[in-house]
Amino acid sequence: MNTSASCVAALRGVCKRYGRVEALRGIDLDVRPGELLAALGPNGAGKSTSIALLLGLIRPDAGRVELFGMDPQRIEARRRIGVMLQSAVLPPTLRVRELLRLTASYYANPRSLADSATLAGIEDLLERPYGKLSGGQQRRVQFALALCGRPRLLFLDEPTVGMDIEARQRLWSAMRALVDEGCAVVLTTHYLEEAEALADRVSVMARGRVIHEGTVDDLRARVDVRRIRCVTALTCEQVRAWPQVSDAQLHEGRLQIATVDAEDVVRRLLSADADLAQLEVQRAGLAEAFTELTRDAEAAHAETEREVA
Ligand SMILES: Nc1ncnc2c1ncn2[C@@H]1O[C@H](COP(=O)(O)OP(=O)(O)OP(=O)(O)O)[C@@H](O)[C@H]1O
Repeated sequence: MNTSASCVAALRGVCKRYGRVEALRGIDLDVRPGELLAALGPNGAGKSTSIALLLGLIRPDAGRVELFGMDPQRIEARRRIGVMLQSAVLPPTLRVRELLRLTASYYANPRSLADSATLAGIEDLLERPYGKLSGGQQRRVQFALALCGRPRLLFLDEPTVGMDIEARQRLWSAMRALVDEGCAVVLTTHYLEEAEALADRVSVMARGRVIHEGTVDDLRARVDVRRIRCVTALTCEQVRAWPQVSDAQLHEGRLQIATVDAEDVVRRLLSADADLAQLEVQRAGLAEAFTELTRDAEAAHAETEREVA
């Protein structure tokens, strides 16, 4: 039964346990046609479990999982997806060209080999045995394999880990090109600048729950944090101890401070260091918003644990 006609994939009230670990505690997630949805969250939040459910690799303990309105184990649903997981094991002796040909042969209307290679930036790797490639090159080949079947929905689980800056930028533009063609993408990443640059929507998970869902701007607006940068003789530890400061880090010789009360912190900085220089105040990026949200979720969780105990 198709209860989510406007979604290409959906989780509805899904719970999943691994023994005593409650990996998902009633998750709802929609993936809409042609959108790039970034699933974000700290380690162990439940992102990979959600993807494994949508791929039909594991079954939920409760709730419903749909892929194109069907059970994700149905072959008609699986033929419409492309997948790049964190742990891909491929035959090391096959050449990249052979791997691409073989994978494309599973699909009714695959891309040409040349198109797939160009999109993934692997034109110069086609004759190389897969096992002899570097980690970053293997990731690019895995991306080519994921997109070669012209999927309507692409799952990319931390796709740019181990890639150099140029390869990462190239993969970003390939993702944009696929979304422009109407392909929906579910992206999990710990690189928040990646989500900031690419995502139409983000779903932030923590401890098996969705704690925020919306556009990148919605997420930024949820937290009233601003970022202050300056060159100062004050140390991170000193500034971090101030009550209005939620974080302070030294980055390339400049102190970076996150705070909800920028004016007050600036006044305090100027009075504490007469030689303070290169002062800048900016609104929060996704990284600060994410840190605040997940910190709140952790605090709420710790509170619940205390009440139960
Ligand atoms: N096969 C498994 N057996 C036991 N526990 C598991 C298994 N897979 C995941 N878990 C646990 O379920 C929870 C959610 O894990 P999951 O891999 O979905 O998180 P994640 O958000 O993808 O994390 P990461 O960012 O580290 O990849 C974690 O507590 C994890 O230890």
